[in-house]
Amino acid sequence: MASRAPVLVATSISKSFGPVPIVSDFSLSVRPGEAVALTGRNGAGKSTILRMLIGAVRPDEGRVEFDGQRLTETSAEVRRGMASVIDDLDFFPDLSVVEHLDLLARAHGVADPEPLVDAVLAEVELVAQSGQLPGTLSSGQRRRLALATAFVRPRRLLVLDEPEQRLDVEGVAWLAARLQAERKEGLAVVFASHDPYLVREVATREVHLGGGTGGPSAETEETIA
Ligand SMILES: Nc1ncnc2c1ncn2[C@@H]1O[C@H](COP(=O)(O)OP(=O)(O)OP(=O)(O)O)[C@@H](O)[C@H]1O
Repeated sequence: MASRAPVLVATSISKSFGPVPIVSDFSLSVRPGEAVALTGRNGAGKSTILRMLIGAVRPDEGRVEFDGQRLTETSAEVRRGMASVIDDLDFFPDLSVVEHLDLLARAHGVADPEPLVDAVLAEVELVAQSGQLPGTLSSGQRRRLALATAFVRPRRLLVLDEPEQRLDVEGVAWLAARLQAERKEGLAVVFASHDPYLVREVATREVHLGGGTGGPSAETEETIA
């Protein structure tokens, strides 16, 4: 497993907002079957790093490669194998829960989405809400729908920002098991989290960002498994 080529490689990426350096010279390489947890205080730069990893924010310096190809804002094709849940998603107000998942699966080339969508709906416990519009879901149910969007599409890399947010205790336990399973199936996972349980259960490596409150991050890295 460890000999497999990295899926994602970030080399010396840096980002400042105005004069304030947020991420300085950050590097990360993630292989299939690895799960990397980014931890650290509020404002340490976790989300900024994740946004650079998925190509949503351009680093001031450095580069990000997915499957050996450089990510740019226009590299839709390169990003095809990466599923991310970073911000609260903007759902289509007129599409039901099941229609969202069906649409996403089809858009990503799943030929017969129904069995997959049904299975994911059951997993995230939204079967009873499958006909509801997103605006009528509880906040935790909306979070479950956002996570479900990552699981109905083909993927080799999962990038998640605080995926535990607003989930109940059972939901976090499900998420930990699901991410563990994804990793064991050979996906690469990168996630930011404030939940020590999720980090302990899922991560094979923890990268702790030492900054916060706007200061630059000096990271430390620990191999967990
Ligand atoms: N677009 C922006 N413009 C200006 N400052 C920004 C911008 N985006 C992020 N920042 C600043 O960068 C720093 C890092 O933010 P980021 O969201 O990456 O932190 P985080 O580690 O994910 O924090 P949290 O744990 O609170 O989610 C913060 O000080 C934030 O205010």
